[in-house]
Amino acid sequence: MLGKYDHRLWYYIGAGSEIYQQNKDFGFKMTFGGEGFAISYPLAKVFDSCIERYPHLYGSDSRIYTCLAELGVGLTSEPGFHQVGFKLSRHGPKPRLKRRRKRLPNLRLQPYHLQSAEDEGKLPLFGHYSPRDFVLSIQRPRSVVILVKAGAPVDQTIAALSDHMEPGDCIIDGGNEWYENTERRMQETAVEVTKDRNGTDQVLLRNPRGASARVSLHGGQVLSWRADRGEELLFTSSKAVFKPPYAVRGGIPICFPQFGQRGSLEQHGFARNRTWIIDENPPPLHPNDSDGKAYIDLLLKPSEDDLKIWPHSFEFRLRVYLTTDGNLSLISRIRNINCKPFSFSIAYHTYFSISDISEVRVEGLETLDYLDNLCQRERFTEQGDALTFESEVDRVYLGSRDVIAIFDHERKRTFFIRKEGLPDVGVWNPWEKKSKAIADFGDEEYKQMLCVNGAAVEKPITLKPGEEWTGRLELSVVPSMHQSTPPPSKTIDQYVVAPCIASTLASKLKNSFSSIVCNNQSVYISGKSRALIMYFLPRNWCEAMLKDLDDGHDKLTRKMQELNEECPTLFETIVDERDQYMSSTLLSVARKHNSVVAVVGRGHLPGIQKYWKQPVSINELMTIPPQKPALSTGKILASPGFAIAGVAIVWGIYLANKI
Ligand SMILES: O=P(O)(O)OC[C@H]1O[C@@H](O)[C@H](O)[C@@H](O)[C@@H]1O
Repeated sequence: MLGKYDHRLWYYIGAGSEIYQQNKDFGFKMTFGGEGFAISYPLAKVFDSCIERYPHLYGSDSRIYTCLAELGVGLTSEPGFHQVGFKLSRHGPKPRLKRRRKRLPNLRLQPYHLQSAEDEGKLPLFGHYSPRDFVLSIQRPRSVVILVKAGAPVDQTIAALSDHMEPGDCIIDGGNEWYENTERRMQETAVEVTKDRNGTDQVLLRNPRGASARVSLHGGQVLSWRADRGEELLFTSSKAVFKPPYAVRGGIPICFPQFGQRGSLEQHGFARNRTWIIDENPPPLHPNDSDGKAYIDLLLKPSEDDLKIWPHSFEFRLRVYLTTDGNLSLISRIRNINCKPFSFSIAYHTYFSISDISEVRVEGLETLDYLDNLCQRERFTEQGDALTFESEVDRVYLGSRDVIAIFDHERKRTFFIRKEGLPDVGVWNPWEKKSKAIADFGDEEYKQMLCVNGAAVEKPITLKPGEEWTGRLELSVVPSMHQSTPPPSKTIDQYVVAPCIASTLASKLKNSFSSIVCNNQSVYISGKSRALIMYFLPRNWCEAMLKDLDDGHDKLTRKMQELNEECPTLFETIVDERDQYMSSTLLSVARKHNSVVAVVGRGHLPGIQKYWKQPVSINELMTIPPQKPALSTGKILASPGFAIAGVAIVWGIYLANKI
C-alpha cells in the first residue's frame, strides 16, 4: 500500500477514525494512533524536535497533529488504514486487569474473544495464560505491542514481559501514555550493566532512537557504537582477545599516560589494560555534557604497582555519553592529586569501521605538519587536499582544527570527529605486511579499519598539584548523500515550507563550526560559507541544492513582496520582527566569534541585512506592549486584526495546497 509513495518526501498517510464523533471533535484531516498511520522517514526525522515543543499537550495524537500543522503537512488519505488492534472488549465484558501475587496484569482471554477473532476474518489469535509462554511463543527478535491502561499497568506489563525477553527484543507501548511516564521508562532502559563472557563488567548505553554503545570496564574501552539502524560503526578484530590484561584490538582504547613509545612505559600507556570502576558520584560536569540520560562515568586510579612504574597519583574520570542524536561522546577529566606536577600524553585510539581503506578519505588534516612514525618521527607537511590510503600509514598530525571528517564513499557515510583539548590527530593503518605481524589482527582486516585518534601527543599536558585537565571527543556519523543524479528540482512553494533543509544543514554544520544560528524556515547559505559547506557535505548534493535555491530566489522575492502588499501587518509579524530578532542575535554572536555561519530563511536575508546596518534594541522587541482597552466582540469582528488573522489562515492553506 505504501509502495506507491516516495518515502523521501514528507508524508502523513492514514484514514480518519471510523467513529463519526471522533472525526467531528478532532477533525476529518486527522488520523489516530489507534487506527495506525504512516509517516515517511524524513518527516519522522524532523518530528522529534517538533514534538518536544509541545510537552503540555496531552495525548500523542494531539502532539502529532499539532506538529503536522506547524510543519504544514496535510493528511494523505488512504482508506485501507484502520484499527490494527483487535477489540477484545467489543463483544464481551471488558478484559479485567487482575492483580496476582507478582502484581502481573492478567488478561483473561475468554472463548468469546476467540469466536470474535474468527468472526472478524479468521484473525490468528492465540491466548496465553503466562507471560513466559507468551514470550517464548514468538520468534526472535521479538516485537511485542502492548495496549494496556496507561500508568502502572504499563510498568507491570513491561516488567512481566522483560523477565523472559532477550537482547534485541522490543516492547512497543501502543497505548496513549502520559509522556512523562514514557520518558521515565526510556531513562530506565538507557544504562544497563552486564557482564561479558569473561565476567568483566560492561555497560550498555541506549538512546531512545535505538542507537547504542558498549563500554567495558576493562580499559574503560568503548567496544561498540551502533547507529539507530543498528549498524556497527567501530571496528573490532575477529582475532581480538577480550581477556585482561590485553587491550582489545578495536573500539576505542584509551592511551594514557603515554602515547606510542614516547616514554618509559609500555606502548600506549597502561590505562587501556587496567580495570576501571563505575564512578557512582562524579563531580558535576557542565549540564550540556549530559543532557540525555544514556551516559556512564568511569574512574581509574593508579594501583600500587602502577605507582611503581609511573609515580604520580591521579584520578582519571571518563564519561561515555550517547547523545539523543546517537553521537558518541567521551569526556576525560584527569586530576593531579599528587603534591608534585606531572605530564602525560593521551589519545582516543578510535578504530573506525570502514567499507574499504582504498575508498575512504580524511579531510581536515591538509597543510598540517605531521610526525611520521615510519620515518623515525621525522616532520613532514601534508601536501594533499585530503588524505587517501595506498600503503601503511602511521602518523601524528600536529595542531589540527577541531573537526575532522572521514568520508566513506562506498558505505555512503561520513564520520565527524569533534574534539576539544586534543590538538593532535593520530592516523594509523597497518596495511598488508604489518597486519600479518600483529597476532590479534586478521591478515586482511586492515581493509576494514582506520584509526583516527584525537590526541595530545606533541606537547604533553602538565598538571600542577590539584589541577584538572578536560578533553572531549565527539563522534557522529551522517549518511553521505552521494547521488548519481542530482535531487529533483524543488519549486519555490516546496522550499518555503521546508524547514527540513535548514535543520539538516544546521545539524551537519554543527559538527563543523563553532556557532550556528538558525531558524526553522527555509535555507540560505551566504556566498562565503558555500565553500565551507561544500567542503563538508557531498559536493554534488550541495551544488544541486544551491542551484535550486538560486533559481527560486526571484520567485521568493516576489512572494514576499506580495505578502507585504496584501497583508502588511502579517508581514511585519512573521517576517520583519523575526528579521530584527535574528539580526540582533547574529550581531551579538558575531561580536564573540571571528566567523559565524548562519542558516536562515532566504526570505529573511534582506531584512537581516537591513537591521545589520541599523541595529535594533532587542529589549524593545521582547517587551510586550501595554494592553489596549478591550474591544467588544462586534468590534473585534470588524477590526483589521481579525481580518488579517483570517488572511493569515487563508495564506497558510494556500501555501499548503501548493505543495
Ligand atoms: O598494537 P598497539 O599497541 O595497539 O598499537 C597499534 C598502533 O597504534 C598506533 O597509534 C601506533 O602509532 C602504531 O605504531 C601502533 O602499531
